[in-house]
Amino acid sequence: MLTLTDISRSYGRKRVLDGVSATFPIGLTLLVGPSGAGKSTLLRLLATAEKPNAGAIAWDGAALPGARKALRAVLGYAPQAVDLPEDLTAREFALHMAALKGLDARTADLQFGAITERIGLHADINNRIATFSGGMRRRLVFAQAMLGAPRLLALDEPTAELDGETAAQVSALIVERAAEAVVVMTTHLADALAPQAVQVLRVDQGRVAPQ
Ligand SMILES: Nc1ncnc2c1ncn2[C@@H]1O[C@H](COP(=O)(O)OP(=O)(O)OP(=O)(O)O)[C@@H](O)[C@H]1O
Repeated sequence: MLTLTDISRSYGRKRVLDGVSATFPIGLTLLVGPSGAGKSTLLRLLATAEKPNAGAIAWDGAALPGARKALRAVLGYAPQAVDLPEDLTAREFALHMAALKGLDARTADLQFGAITERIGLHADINNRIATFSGGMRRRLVFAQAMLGAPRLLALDEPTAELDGETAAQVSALIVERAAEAVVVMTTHLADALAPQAVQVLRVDQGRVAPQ
């Protein structure tokens, strides 16, 4: 379980999150709210890609920053905007990310194959990322986040830019992982997944509250 207590985050004078407290249990949490409300910011804090200006984050009862290493060891993170290495193939990129997570290459290769098979990307895994469309990039970033069966999965708009069928395939994998992991996902299309979520939290005007 992940907990946030009285978290604030500002950029310059702009206070994006203002005293946010929330608990993320095992299961799917959807983060909704208007554009620019701070959903991605919240996700970056959960994924330890940024630090809050104030407040506490705890993973399985242990406070960050002490628990940061333990959290990162079980984290899968799919940010919204990523600079992908254009000259690598999707598979090379995935194996590189898996190595950073400490996953052995054989396991990673098998997992990447299985995941990409499920989301219509498998035929392209040996192609260079430079040739990928927006939707293919989105699925690649999602697939690398799923490697190693993360116990904490932070997903920023994983189904954006995907057609309905592909979005449903990605959603099915997310729901499966949420059976045993803390999954936090931002989305502008909460309706489709809300029935499968343990909670839908609305981020608005610096605050987070149940929808
Ligand atoms: N690194 C940064 N430097 C300055 N301002 C930032 C930075 N990151 C985010 N912001 C600002 O913080 C606010 C929240 O941004 P954030 O991306 O978290 O919103 P969001 O809810 O995810 O929006 P969207 O739904 O459009 O993706 C915005 O006003 C944004 O301009």
